[in-house]
Amino acid sequence: DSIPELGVQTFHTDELRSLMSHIDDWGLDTFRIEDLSGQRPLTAITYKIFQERFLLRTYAIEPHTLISYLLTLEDHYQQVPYHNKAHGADVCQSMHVLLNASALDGVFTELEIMSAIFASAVHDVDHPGVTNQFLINTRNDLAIMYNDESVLENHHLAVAFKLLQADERNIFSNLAAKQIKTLRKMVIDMVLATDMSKHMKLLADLKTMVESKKVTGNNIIMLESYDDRIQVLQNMIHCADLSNPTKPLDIYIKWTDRIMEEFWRQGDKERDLGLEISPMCDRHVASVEKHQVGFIEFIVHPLWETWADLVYPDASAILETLEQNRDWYQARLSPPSSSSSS
Ligand SMILES: COc1ccc(-c2ccn(C[C@@H](O)CN3CCOCC3)n2)cc1OC1CCCC1
Ligand SMILES: [Zn+2]
Repeated sequence: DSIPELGVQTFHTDELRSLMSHIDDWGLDTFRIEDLSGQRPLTAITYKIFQERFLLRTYAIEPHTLISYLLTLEDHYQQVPYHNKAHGADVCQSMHVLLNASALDGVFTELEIMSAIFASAVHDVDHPGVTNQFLINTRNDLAIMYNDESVLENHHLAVAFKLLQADERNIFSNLAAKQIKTLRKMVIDMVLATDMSKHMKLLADLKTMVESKKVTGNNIIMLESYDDRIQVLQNMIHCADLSNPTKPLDIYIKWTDRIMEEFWRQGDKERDLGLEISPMCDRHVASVEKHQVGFIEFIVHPLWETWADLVYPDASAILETLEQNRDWYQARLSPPSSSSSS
């Protein structure tokens, strides 16, 4: 049976094609793609990126095999408020745009690029909508399996690679053994780097790299060692994973609504289990704006400011949007009451 033009069955071919023509743009509306693609945003977006980058040709990937893998991968994303297939699709498309920075022109090999796109598409597969700490606290099988260390991140990787074992889904069947070995190591290194417990070290190393940045004549970054190359790719997927506050405000607000509902459902579980409710997870004590301002101030802005330095001036507009969005949430903070200021 033939594959539809856009990889997925849709009643809105013209509109979906038109949206997908903006695959290279920051701020693509993943939610609209979810609606127009028959609830297949991850398959539609990842298929488009593989086509746009000629990865099917370069690595002799059978279109049916790619579609089969992507549809199954997408079905293994759980229907949780935030860490669902729309988030996977969003991080994949965001990574695709970050890879196009002119400061990175010609820096990464085709294999590194495919590894980065694949890692982004799979990075949260089968996420149960609760944090690593919750899984540890409740002695979940996953925490037992992975000995409390990067529990979710290890699980996402194991699921992603297990799905490749079926011949009809093995998109890397025509790669040389050495290429598969290299791809697997890079994908593991990238997905493990999305663990927030690694954030401070990742950012510190990125700052060191920026301070000692070496560029070619036309301002292209020079990365000699594997460690330098993977460090940039790890920061890229981390930036893509924490990119919601850098997107157009209406899209950012939708992501905030989703992450809060996911956090609050975890809080509901903790309350029912008689556990202490995790920070930001109590729906009866909500300060959404305050938490977003803090998230941007302490995590997102320091990371994106450093990334923007590395690829200057390619991410300047993104940093600008982030600062505008921070100001918007700041302005909505309930003003300190006169009594508290006294
Ligand atoms: C739009 O708002 C948010 C958007 C994203 C995030 C957020 C936090 C951590 N991450 C990344 C993890 O999901 C890392 N994952 C774990 C599971 O394994 C894979 C890798 N993302 C938090 C957000 O807001 C929070 C609620 C108020 C302030 C903070
Ligand atoms: Zn994620």
